[in-house]
Amino acid sequence: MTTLTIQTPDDWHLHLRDGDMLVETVAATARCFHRAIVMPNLVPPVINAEALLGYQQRILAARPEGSHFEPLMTLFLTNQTSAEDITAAKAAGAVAAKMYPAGATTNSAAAVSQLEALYPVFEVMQEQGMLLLVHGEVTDHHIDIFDREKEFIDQKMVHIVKRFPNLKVVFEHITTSDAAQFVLDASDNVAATITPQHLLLNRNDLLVGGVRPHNFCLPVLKRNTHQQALRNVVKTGSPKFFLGTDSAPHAKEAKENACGCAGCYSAWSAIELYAHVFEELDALDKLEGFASHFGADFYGLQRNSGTLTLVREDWTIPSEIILPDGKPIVPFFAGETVHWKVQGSI
Ligand SMILES: NC(=O)N[C@@H](CC(=O)O)C(=O)O
Ligand SMILES: [Zn+2]
Ligand SMILES: [Zn+2]
Repeated sequence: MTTLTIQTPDDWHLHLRDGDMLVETVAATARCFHRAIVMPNLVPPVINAEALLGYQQRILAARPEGSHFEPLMTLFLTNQTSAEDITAAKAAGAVAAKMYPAGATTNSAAAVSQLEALYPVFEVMQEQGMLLLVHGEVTDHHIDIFDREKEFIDQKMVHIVKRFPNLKVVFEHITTSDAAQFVLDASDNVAATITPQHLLLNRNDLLVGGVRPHNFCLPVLKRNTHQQALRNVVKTGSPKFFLGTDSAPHAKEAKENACGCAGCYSAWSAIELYAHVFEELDALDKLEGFASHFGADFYGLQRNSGTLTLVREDWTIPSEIILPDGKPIVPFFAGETVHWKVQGSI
């Protein structure tokens, strides 16, 4: 096979950041995705309708000439989020609210410390048909970082989905066989996104032969059996699992640092990396469902009308990208050869 045409895909988990950075990140994603679920973990986070509308405007203003890219906005849940905040965010066009356990990841200090206290908010979300997006890791100090997702399932996720059977829940960026199994066993209202890095890599790629900060993201890469489980589940073509890059840029100096930031900037090669994985799995026929159908279906949105064509052509991901402020950023999989390339634009 030398070309592959799929219905235009969407990215169901994306960090665009803010300010000058938007010129870089919006263009990188708009190159191959029509829509993206935009994560709200800015500084300060997007905690109300007003902030959400302002952020949406800045994203739209950063679109390249002629781009029809559509940002799908989300609200950042805090201990103070009220039913009124949900109603107002929904009216402002928010499709989902994002739950980060406080301290779990980048810019999550202001997030939720007592998850159960948010149950009245989940109730309203369930009534209003707003999705709950979850960064599923506990943050207790005594829990090993490699066990944090599994602990979150046992301590929190099972109770949320039981208590709110009609709430649509996306278990974001799953990294373990436990999470994959949990989602498979759950109702049709529970789905998951999977990143390119968790399909391509395992923790050896982070730690063997030296620490590789550009492979560091949260939830952290797990052992190869978990990577294998994620690969197996996308290969089945189950509609419960769909594309969410979690592309999350940090400046090179913030990654290559004594206390390096978590996040892989994969937007530069996002759909190509997934094609690479699906080809390795001998499952290229499953890419379109994963990238272009299942997410839209789960969110209750129309599938896109256009198409995207990939050609089988080797190219090397650049070692650095220079941001508008002159700072370099290292894209995920820098220097690696990928076998598929987007042809033209969407
Ligand atoms: N995935 C990451 O490692 N980082 C994300 C936050 C997140 O998705 O948890 C970021 O915003 O940098
Ligand atoms: Zn996260
Ligand atoms: Zn993320």
